[in-house]
Amino acid sequence: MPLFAGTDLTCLRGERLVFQDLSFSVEAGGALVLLGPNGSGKSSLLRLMAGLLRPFAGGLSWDGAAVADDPDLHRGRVHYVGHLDAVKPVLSARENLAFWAEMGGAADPMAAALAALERLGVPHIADIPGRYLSAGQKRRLNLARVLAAPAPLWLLDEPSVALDRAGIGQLEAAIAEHRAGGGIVVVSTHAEIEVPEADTLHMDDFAVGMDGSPLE
Ligand SMILES: Nc1ncnc2c1ncn2[C@@H]1O[C@H](COP(=O)(O)OP(=O)(O)OP(=O)(O)O)[C@@H](O)[C@H]1O
Repeated sequence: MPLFAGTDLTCLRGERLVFQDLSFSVEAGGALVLLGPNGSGKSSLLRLMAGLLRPFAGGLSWDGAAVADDPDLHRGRVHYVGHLDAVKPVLSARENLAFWAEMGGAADPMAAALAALERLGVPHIADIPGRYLSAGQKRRLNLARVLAAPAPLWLLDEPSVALDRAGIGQLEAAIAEHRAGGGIVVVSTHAEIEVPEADTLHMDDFAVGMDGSPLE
């Protein structure tokens, strides 16, 4: 049985039917890569998987149990890193991360924060206030959240944006390690990140136009 699955998902945003009849399944240690042009619904699907949006139709399951039966339990197993994650400008990078680590149940949030920054190659930004961080440093800080507290399901929305080659390599290594421990990763990308032996979902296959007809 797959650990994480979606069945016949339909996503409606505002008046727009974004995708329909979308199904996926991922085993423990597996990965799913979402591919598709701008506006094809990658972010919408990730938000749906995170429990931040409800499917208009269809449902998600974790270990055979419907996610909708206990949304709080599901949110506790998810690390979602979106496009617009906030970094608090007056807190240092380490304090920003410790806040998230504490929310995620880390035993020693400040130590977990520093360890996560080290894993993503930026221990030197630990004491720098958020407002002075570069775009790539902010991105690494947001991604470090997934390492600062354990959660089995990582949902990463275009994580390589603003990352340099070294940052992408560190992220790839973190994803591989997470999967080796039985974790699952779903990642939207324009193919900048290498995720070995991942299943691929082409959002175009499920997209529908404004009038309900399939997109050309
Ligand atoms: N809050 C919203 N209300 C209404 N429509 C929305 C909302 N957010 C997104 N949409 C629409 O849903 C569709 C899918 O958007 P989404 O952000 O999921 O695509 P994406 O594949 O992640 O795009 P990109 O590659 O540009 O990030 C788009 O047509 C978008 O305009």
